[in-house]
Amino acid sequence: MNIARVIVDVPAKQTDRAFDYKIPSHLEGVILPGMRVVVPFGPRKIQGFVTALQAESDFQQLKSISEPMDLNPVLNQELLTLGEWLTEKTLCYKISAFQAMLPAALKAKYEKKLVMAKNADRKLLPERVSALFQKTEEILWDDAVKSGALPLLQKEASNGNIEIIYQVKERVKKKKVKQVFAAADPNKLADYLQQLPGNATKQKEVLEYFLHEEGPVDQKELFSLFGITSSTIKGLMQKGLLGQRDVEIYRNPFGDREFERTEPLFLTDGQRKAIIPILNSIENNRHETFLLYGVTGSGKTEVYLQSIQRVLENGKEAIVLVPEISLTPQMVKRFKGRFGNQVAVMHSGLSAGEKYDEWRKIQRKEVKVVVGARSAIFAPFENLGIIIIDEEHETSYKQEENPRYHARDVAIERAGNHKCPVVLGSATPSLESFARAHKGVYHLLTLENRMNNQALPSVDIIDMREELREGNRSMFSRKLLEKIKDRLGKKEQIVLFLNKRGHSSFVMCRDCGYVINCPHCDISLTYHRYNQQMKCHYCGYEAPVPNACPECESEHIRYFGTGTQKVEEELAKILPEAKVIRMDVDTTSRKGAHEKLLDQFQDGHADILLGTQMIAKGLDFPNITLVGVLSADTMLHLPDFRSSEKTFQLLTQVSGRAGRHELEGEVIIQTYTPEHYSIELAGEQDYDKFYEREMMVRKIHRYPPFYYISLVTVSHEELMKAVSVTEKITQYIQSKLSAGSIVLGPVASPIPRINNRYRYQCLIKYKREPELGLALKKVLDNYQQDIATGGLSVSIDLNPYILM
Ligand SMILES: Nc1ncnc2c1ncn2[C@@H]1O[C@H](COP(=O)(O)OP(=O)(O)OP(=O)(O)O)[C@@H](O)[C@H]1O
Ligand SMILES: [Zn+2]
Ligand SMILES: [Zn+2]
Repeated sequence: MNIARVIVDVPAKQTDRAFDYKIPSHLEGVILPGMRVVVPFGPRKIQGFVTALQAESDFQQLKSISEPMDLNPVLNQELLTLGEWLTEKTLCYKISAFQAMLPAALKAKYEKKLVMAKNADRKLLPERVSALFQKTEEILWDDAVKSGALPLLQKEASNGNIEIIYQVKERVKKKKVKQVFAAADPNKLADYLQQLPGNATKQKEVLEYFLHEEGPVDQKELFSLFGITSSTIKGLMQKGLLGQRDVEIYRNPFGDREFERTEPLFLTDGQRKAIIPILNSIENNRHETFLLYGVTGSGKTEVYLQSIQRVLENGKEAIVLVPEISLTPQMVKRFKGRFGNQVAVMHSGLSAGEKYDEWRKIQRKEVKVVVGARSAIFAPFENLGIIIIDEEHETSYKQEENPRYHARDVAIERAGNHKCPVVLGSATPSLESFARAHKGVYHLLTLENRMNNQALPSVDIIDMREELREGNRSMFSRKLLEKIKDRLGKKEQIVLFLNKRGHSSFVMCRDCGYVINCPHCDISLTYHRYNQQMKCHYCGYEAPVPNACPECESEHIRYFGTGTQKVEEELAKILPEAKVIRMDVDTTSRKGAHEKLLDQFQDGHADILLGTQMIAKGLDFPNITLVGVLSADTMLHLPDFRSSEKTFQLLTQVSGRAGRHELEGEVIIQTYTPEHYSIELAGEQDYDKFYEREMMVRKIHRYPPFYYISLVTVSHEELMKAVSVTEKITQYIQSKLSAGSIVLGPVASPIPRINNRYRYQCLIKYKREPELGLALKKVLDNYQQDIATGGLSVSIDLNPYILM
C-alpha cells in the first residue's frame, strides 16, 4: 500500500479528483487516510488530503509525497466519506468539502511544531524522542522531519504523549502557564532536605511537597499554596532539584468559571412521553429522525439533556446545534451545568485559536458533547449517539457559501452512519420538517403545554395605522405605553423587540422622496448613527450623509427607520425613570458584553431589555411579564417565499419570552398590516393553523415543501454577458427536465447589481429530477473557462434560503 490518493488544494474543475502519489519508503506506514500532506503539483508544493491508500496505480512515474502535515489523521473515515457526499449534494469541489469540516486553524497558513502533551510521561519515552525534547519544549516540524524520528514520534502521538501544534499565522498564540516540577530523584531531594538549615521553613515545605507529589504543579498554585514567591524556589532550581517550564494549555473562553451543577429534573408526563421513543432509539442503535414540536417554555431543553445523559452513559457522544444567535451564555450554562467539562463549545464568537482548542478536545476524546453553531455538525466524534438541532427552523443552519449545505441534512446523513437518532426541536418547526413529520418520514413528538401548565401569554395586536389616525405619532402605541408603565410600577420586567432584519434605516429626501442608493449596487444605503455614515451592506461602500439632496438640493434630507438607539432615546424622553438595557450589534460587539448585559437584566438592574433578533430566543427569565414587538411586519415584504413563515416564527419566539414561570405573561404586537395571516395567527399563537394556511399558499405557488427548488445565479460586469449566459443556462436546463418541472428565468435578481456586477438568475422548481444535479454540474463545467479567467460567476444552490 504505498500509493496514496490525494485531493489537492486547487479548487478547480480539472483538479477535482484524486491524484496518485507514491509514498516514499521512509514514510510508509506513516501516511494514513485523512491526513493532510504536502505534495509537488506542477512546479509548486501544495497541501492535499489523503483519501485512501492502495497498492497499485494506473499511472506510471508517480511523484512522491513530500511530507505529511499531521501525525494523526484530521479526518476520520466517516468524515472522508461525508466529504464525498457533501460534494455530490452541494456540487462543491472535494477540497472545499474537506476544508469546511475543519477548524480555520487547520485551513489557514500555519507553522507546525511538535510539543509534549500535557500529561505525557517523559520517563517512558523512547530515548531518541526524549533526546529531541531535552533542551526544548517544542520542535519545529522541519527539524523533526530532518531528525528521521518521524515514525517514533507518530507512535508517541498515538500514545498521547506528543502533540502536533499548528500555529496560525494570524497572531494566534498558544496559551501557556509555568509549571514547577521535581528535577532530581526523591533520594536527592530527601538528602538536601536534611541539609537545609532549620530556619529555611518555606524551602523545606516545598521540598516535602515534591517528595510526595509526583507530577508537575502550576507555579501560581504552588506559590499560593505555601505563600511563597519565585525567590523561594530559585535556589532549589539552581541546585537542580526543581525545574520550571512553560506548558501549553487550552484557551478556555469561559475562564475558570465553575458552572453550577444541575441535576436531572423530574420529567413531566408530557416530557416523559416525548423522551421514551428517543431513549428507545438510543438503546437500540436505531437511526431515526424525531421532530420535537413543543410550545415555547415546554421544557424541550430538559428532554435534550436527559437524552444526552443516556448517550453518555452508553459511552457515546453527542452533538447539539443551536443557532448562532441563541448560543448565549445562558444556553451554554445549561449544558455545562449538567455535563461539566465534558462539553466543548463552538461558535463564531471564539477566536481561531479558541475554536481550534475546542476542536482538539473533541479530536483527543477529552469531551463527549459539543454545543455549537452550524459547523459543529462536523465535530470529529467517532462514536456518535445522538444529534440534536434546537430551533430547527432557523435559517442560519444553511450555509450561504460553498459548500452550500444545510446542517439538518448533514445531521441526518451522519446519524445514519452512526445508527443513532436525530432530534429536531422547535416551537415553530419549518414547514418542510412539519410536513415530513406528517408524512411519517420524521417521528413527531409533541409537548403541548408549558411547564406547570402556565398558559401561553395573551397577545394583543395593535394597528399602528389606527394610532396614527388618532394622532399618536410616537413609535409606542397607547396600549403598549400603558402596559409598560404598569409593569414599571409592579417592578416586573419588560422585553421590547425591534425587528431589524429586512428593514434598514435609509436616507431619504422629504421633499422629493429621493432615496440614497449605493453607487455600486442597486440597493439603498443603510444609515449608521454612531458614525453618521451611510453604508452598503453588500459591498461595504461608505459615505457621509450629504447636507443636501443630490436630486433637488433640498436640505430636508433625513434618515428613516427606527434603530434601537432611537427607541432608547424616545424611552428616555417619555419614561425617564425606566432603566433600559439595549442589546444590539453595537452594544454586544465587545467580548463578554452579551453575557454581562443579560446578567444585569437578570439581576434586576434594569426594567426594560430592548433589542433586536438576538433577544428573541432562548431567554428564560422568570420576571418578564410583558413583551412588546415594536414593528412586526418589517420582514414581510422581502422577496422571499419564506417571509410569512419567518415572521410567524419570530413573533412566536419573542412572545414566548413572557410568562415562562409563575407570573403570567402578556404580549403586544404593533403592526401596519394586522390583517396579514402570519401576524394574525402569531397573535393566536396557533402554529397548526398557520401551518395549514401557509401550506396552501406554498401549494398554489409551487414552493417547498411541495416542490424542491434550485437557484442558479449568474453575475458579470457586463449586463449583456450576464443575461445571455443565464438565457443559455435556462434553455439547457429546460431541455433536461421532465414535463412537470418549471424553470423561471432568466430574470434579474431581486438585487440586480452588487459591487458593479450585474446579476441574473433562473429558478428551477421540481418534484423529482434525479438528473438535475448532473445537468447543473455540466453547466458549471461548461463555463469553467469563463469562470476561471473571464470574470464570470455562476453559483448554484440546490436548496436556496436567500433568493436575492
Ligand atoms: N421537568 C421539569 N420540572 C421542572 N421544571 C422544568 C422541567 N423541565 C423544564 N423545566 C423548566 O421550565 C423552563 C422552560 O423550559 P425550557 O427552557 O427547556 O423550554 P423550551 O421548550 O426549551 O423553551 P423555548 O423553546 O421557549 O426556549 C425552564 O426554566 C426549565 O428549567
Ligand atoms: Zn430631494
Ligand atoms: Zn454596494
